[in-house]
Amino acid sequence: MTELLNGKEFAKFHGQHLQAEIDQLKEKGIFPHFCVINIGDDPASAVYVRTKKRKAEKLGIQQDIFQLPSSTTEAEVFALIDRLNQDPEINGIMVQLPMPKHLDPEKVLDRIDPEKDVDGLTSTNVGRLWQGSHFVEPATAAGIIALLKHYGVELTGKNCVIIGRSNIVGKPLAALMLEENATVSILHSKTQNLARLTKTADILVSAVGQAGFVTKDMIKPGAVVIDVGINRVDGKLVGDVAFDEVSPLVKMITPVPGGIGPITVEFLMEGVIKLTRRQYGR
Ligand SMILES: Nc1nc2c(c(=O)[nH]1)N[C@@H](CN(C=O)c1ccc(C(=O)N[C@@H](CCC(=O)O)C(=O)O)cc1)CN2
Repeated sequence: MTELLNGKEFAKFHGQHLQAEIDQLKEKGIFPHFCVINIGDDPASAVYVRTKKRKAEKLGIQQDIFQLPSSTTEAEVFALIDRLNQDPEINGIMVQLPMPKHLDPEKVLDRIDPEKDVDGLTSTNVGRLWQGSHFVEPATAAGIIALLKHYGVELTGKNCVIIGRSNIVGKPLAALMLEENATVSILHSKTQNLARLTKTADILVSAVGQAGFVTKDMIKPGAVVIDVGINRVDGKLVGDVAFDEVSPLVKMITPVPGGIGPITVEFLMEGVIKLTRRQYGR
């Protein structure tokens, strides 16, 4: 029987721990406060920023959203980030991705003070991640590891195959899976004969952004499948995995919606708490 890895439920469960941590901080007079910078008018980003706002409000985390026009220059974003970096009231900063094409995401993200980098995407924090000395991790990757542990999926010695080499999901997830003693492969658009490799996966993660990309002929029976894709097809949200044909073959699988998306928001909030605690030495 296939088990559904329910991200919504897990986020709710994890949220209780987060709430307890926030309450403890508040008792000590510490009120976590973070900022989201959203540049441009990407419709999906607008949804995600609203989701974060709702989640932060529910947990009692203070949040400011800076909505900037698509014409925003690099100098203007830098000026805003510099101001937030210097503001002692602000514990965390994140810039919503994707950003308009004329901006270089690596340069913009790197302007954030690593101590306030909720996404863990500054070059300093990426270096720390690969060295094993990290204190904040990209939320989707951290959430996937926590979800697997929550459902009792052992990573030590397992073959983990990740499709997608993005800085935000594929690469950090590979680092965290390695830390859990898994054997990790990252596949991408230039990988030859993808199915030959995906069929070796005990744990298969797809972060491609293409509906129906992972089909039943790419699966090792009994695998655990994590679908990070969020694609809109005829007004419906679907993942990368052809769910109906893949799910009967596997041991566990995440749904879309209600899988990795809600966990990402949850772990962004955890990032804010981790940074706040660190800043106050708690
Ligand atoms: N700076 C960042 N930018 C982006 C990140 C990130 O972690 N940091 N991740 C994604 C967007 N994202 C959060 O920012 C996010 C993605 C998905 C969801 C979510 O709840 N999805 C729901 C469906 C919601 C819908 O589209 O209707 C689900 O999967 O069930 C929330 C946040 C890219 N950018």
